[in-house]
Amino acid sequence: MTVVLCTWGNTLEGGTEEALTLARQFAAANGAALNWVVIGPAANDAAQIAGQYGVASLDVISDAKLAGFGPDALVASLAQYCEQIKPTTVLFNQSAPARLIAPRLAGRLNVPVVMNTFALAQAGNTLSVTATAFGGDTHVVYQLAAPVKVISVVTTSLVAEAAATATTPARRDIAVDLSAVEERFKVTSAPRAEGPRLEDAEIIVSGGRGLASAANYDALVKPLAEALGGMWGGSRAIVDEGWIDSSRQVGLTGKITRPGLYLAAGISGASQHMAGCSAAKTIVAINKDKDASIYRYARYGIVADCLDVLPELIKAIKA
Ligand SMILES: Cc1cc2nc3c(=O)[nH]c(=O)nc-3n(C[C@H](O)[C@H](O)[C@H](O)COP(=O)(O)OP(=O)(O)OC[C@H]3O[C@@H](n4cnc5c(N)ncnc54)[C@H](O)[C@@H]3O)c2cc1C
Repeated sequence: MTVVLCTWGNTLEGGTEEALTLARQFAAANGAALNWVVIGPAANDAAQIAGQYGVASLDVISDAKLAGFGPDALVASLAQYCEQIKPTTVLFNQSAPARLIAPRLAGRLNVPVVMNTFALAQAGNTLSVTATAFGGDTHVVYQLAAPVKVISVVTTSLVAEAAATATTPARRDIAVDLSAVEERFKVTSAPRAEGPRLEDAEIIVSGGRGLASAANYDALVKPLAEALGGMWGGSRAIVDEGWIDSSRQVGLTGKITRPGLYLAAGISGASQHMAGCSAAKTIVAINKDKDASIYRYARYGIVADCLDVLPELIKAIKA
């Protein structure tokens, strides 16, 4: 049995260490080796932490066709890697691109795939995979008997934990042939991605429909985020209203964040929103409805009108 975590990019995505932790614990419980296949410059960052997380082999794929991390080249590389190494469990840290690549890799390998996974247990030949379903409203356990499975892991509820004993991973360069691969779809307008990423922010001030207007959002959420040295984000409801760009959306179909502080103003706390922020160390909620779902997650809550509270917070922080 071989367990492999698949990663690519210029740097490591948030949640990588949590995914490595789950991969190592699963591999160790089954007496299996943990391989980490990394495509692109992120291999340098991976080399820094692979030993701490008990990786046995750091497998690096480089090819000029992988420079833009196009999905066709990524899927082809990973499929060729799987043909060479023959892993039994192929894991992904469920970033937005992984949502695209994991199912396509499973299709290419003709094996089952489970997305939104947060726990794995092997019993005999059966792998039990626990995943969220219906946008995080419930859990489902899949029992897979196939010899090879692709599993995409949501890391928000996982905690990174280095191995008790560090390893010295072997580094292998894996050759792939991408000469026949042409990206079938070219991105002609990429979403704006200048500056720091919401996924990496230590402080996020987020607004929801409770702010009542884009003007209130601009006047209250953005200045508070700036005063705190953080970033501003929001719920899908206000992205749909056109108040903010979709690159700022937090949640299941937006950004998965894990800040130290997440301040949610006028946000109800729907499970699809919380999927993107429940890993925050501290959630502070401002909602005028004392029964709002957000209070199930918040460490501190202010049951009040956010249009009254936010100006006071801005004043206090500036002072
Ligand atoms: C498949 C799917 C995927 C989804 N993905 C996402 C996602 O990625 N991210 C996301 O956010 N949502 C997502 N949603 C939508 C999600 O279900 C909610 O509809 C959305 O999060 C609600 O946004 P909201 O909390 O801003 O608005 P509302 O649900 O309208 O809540 C507004 C809140 O503000 C409070 N409020 C009103 N006025 C004030 C005031 N003056 N002061 C203080 N509080 C006030 C209200 O009490 C209420 O709790 C998804 C839904 C589906 C079905």
